[in-house]
Formats: sequence, structure tokens, C-alpha cells
Amino acid sequence: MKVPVIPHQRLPELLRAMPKAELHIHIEGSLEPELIFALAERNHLTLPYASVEALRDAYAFTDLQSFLDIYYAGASVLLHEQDFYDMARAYLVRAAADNVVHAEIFFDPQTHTARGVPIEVVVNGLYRACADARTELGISASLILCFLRHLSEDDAFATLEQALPLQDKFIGVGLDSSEVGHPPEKFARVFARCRDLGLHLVAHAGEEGPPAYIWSALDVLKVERIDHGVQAVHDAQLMQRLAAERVALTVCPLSNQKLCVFPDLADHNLLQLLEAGLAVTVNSDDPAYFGGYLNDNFTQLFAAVPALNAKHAYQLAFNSLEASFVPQADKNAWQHQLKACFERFADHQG
Ligand SMILES: Nc1ncnc2[nH]cnc12
Ligand SMILES: [Zn+2]
Repeated sequence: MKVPVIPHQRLPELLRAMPKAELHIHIEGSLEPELIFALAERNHLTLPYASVEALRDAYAFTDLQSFLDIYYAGASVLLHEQDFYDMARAYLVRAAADNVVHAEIFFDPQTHTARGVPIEVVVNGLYRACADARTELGISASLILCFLRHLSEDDAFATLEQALPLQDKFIGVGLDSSEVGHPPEKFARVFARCRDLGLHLVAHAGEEGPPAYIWSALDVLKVERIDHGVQAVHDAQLMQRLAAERVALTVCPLSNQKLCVFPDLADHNLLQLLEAGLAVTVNSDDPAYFGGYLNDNFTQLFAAVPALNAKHAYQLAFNSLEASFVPQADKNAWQHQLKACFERFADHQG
């Protein structure tokens, strides 16, 4: 599409209005401090923080691990199916308000099964929230089961076995948690098995870890998308491959800022990746911890990087729909809506 010229001051409104997909959101990372406290009370648990404010004040991270420690602690209030439902429902309400038409939602079963919560409690609660959101909120959503890479491949296999009776309730698998020291090839066999099962495959790679992890996510795990991938800029050959194969990167600007991957949002390399022809998308990662949902990621990034314009906005939203795991007919319908949204903005300039 030839993207119409849209004045810079109307960009925030356009970014909020455009239909888009969110492809990188950890549902446990959408757990707001208020909901953590409400669930703790409902489940008769005592938190090591005196108040919502005290908990929020602890959200000062220096790197990925410093975040993960508090993120896993926050998830410990989730015990019952309704807790998982309420968490996912709250996210889906926020996402629908951001004009997210489709979300592919990560969940970390091992975080819960290790505490004695059965996997079906986790999956059924999340799945019911997705099903209700489709009819009640008009947002499409599906689930991606993530293996925790700081645990063993045997543990991942055991989790897959537990999840198999629920296979119709998730569309794929991913790989998350502490990246450095846990390369993708550690999970080669379990990803091969998931591939045989017909599941979609994604993995976090190149968030803090080196470009070599992106190569092995592609070549060993055979993933269809790379989560984060921002370290790819350090490897020219990898950049060429990602561009040539249109491998989508699910980039998370506010996450990268809060986890000190870049010193400042203005230093983010998303524009560089986009201009090198990579299929970049914008996502929120863990919105309750990083200070913003999807539209906040778009508007804050565009405010920090003034060279980003309406053409980039269109490309980012288009990429998100294109890289989603939905039937082509759905992509076409949403991409048509996207085009109509931009034409509406162009018409209302005068
Ligand atoms: N940004 C991130 N990187 C790796 N694992 C995660 N789990 C939740 N958020 C994550
Ligand atoms: Zn992530």
C-alpha cells in the first residue's frame, strides 16, 4: 500500500487506532500489582510487600534475571482456574481497548506445576478466558506454551507430556526465562518432538544473548519467529538472512528499556532493524512490570525516535498480522481493516 502522509502530531492517535496483533506477551507478566494483592487475599496468602505501592516500588530492574526473580514470585498467587481466567481476562480487556485484534499469549506452565498447580488448571483457565474474549470482547486469542530454559530438557519433556491431553488448547511452544548460558540447542530434542506434533515453534533469542543463539534457534530448533532478536544487529550475515527469509522478530521496546538492553528508548535499534528489511513487530512482553501495554510501547517508542513515521507504523502493524499464526483469510481481513484505518486518517486531514 502507498501509505498516505499523516502529520506527525496525529501519529499517537493513529498508532492507538490501527488494528494490530500482539505476538509476544507473557500472561504472567500482565499480572498487575493490584491483582496480585487481590489474588493473595482471595487465596489466603501473605506477600512479602506491605502494599501495592511497595510492590510497584520494587520494579527497578538492572537486567533480565533481576526481573525474572520478582516475576516468578508474583506468579505464586495463582492457584485456581479462576485466578488464571481473571488474569487473562484483565489482559484481554486491555488489549481489546488498544485495538489488538489478535493476541498470541505465552504461558509458563512450569512456574505453576512446580508449586503443585495441575497443568489443566492453568490451561483451562487461560483457554476459557480466550474463548470468552472472542465472543464478548471481539478479540481473537490463542495460547503458546513456553518451556523455561533455566530448567532441563527432561523437565521440558515432562511438561510436554502433561500438556499433550490439552493439545487442542494451545497452538505452539516457545522458550523463555534466563537466556545467557542456556542456548537453544539445549532444547533440540523437545522442539523436534513438538515439530512432529504439528505445533508452531518460537523462541526467545538475542534479547541479552549473542547472535549465535538466533542462528541456533533458526537452524537447530527450526523456529518460525524470533522473540526479541535485537542483538542480530551485531551480525551482518544474520541480518541478511532474517531479511531474506522475512523471519519475524517480536521486539519489545519498553521491556528492552526497563531491562537495560538499551540505555534509553531513544537508543533502541528497532528503526535500524526495520530499515534493514526485517519483519519487525512491536509487543509488550510483560506489560504490568515494564510500564505499558501495546499502545504505550508504540506511542513511547515513536515519541523517543522522531524518525519513525506513519509508513513505519503501517509496516509494523502489517507485519504483526502477517507473522501471526492465523489462517490467511483472517490476515487478509485484518490487513484490509488496517488499510481502511490509514485511509480514514488521510481523509480527515483537512
Ligand atoms: N523478557 C523475557 N525474557 C525471557 N523470559 C521472559 N519471561 C517473561 N518475560 C521474559
Ligand atoms: Zn518475552
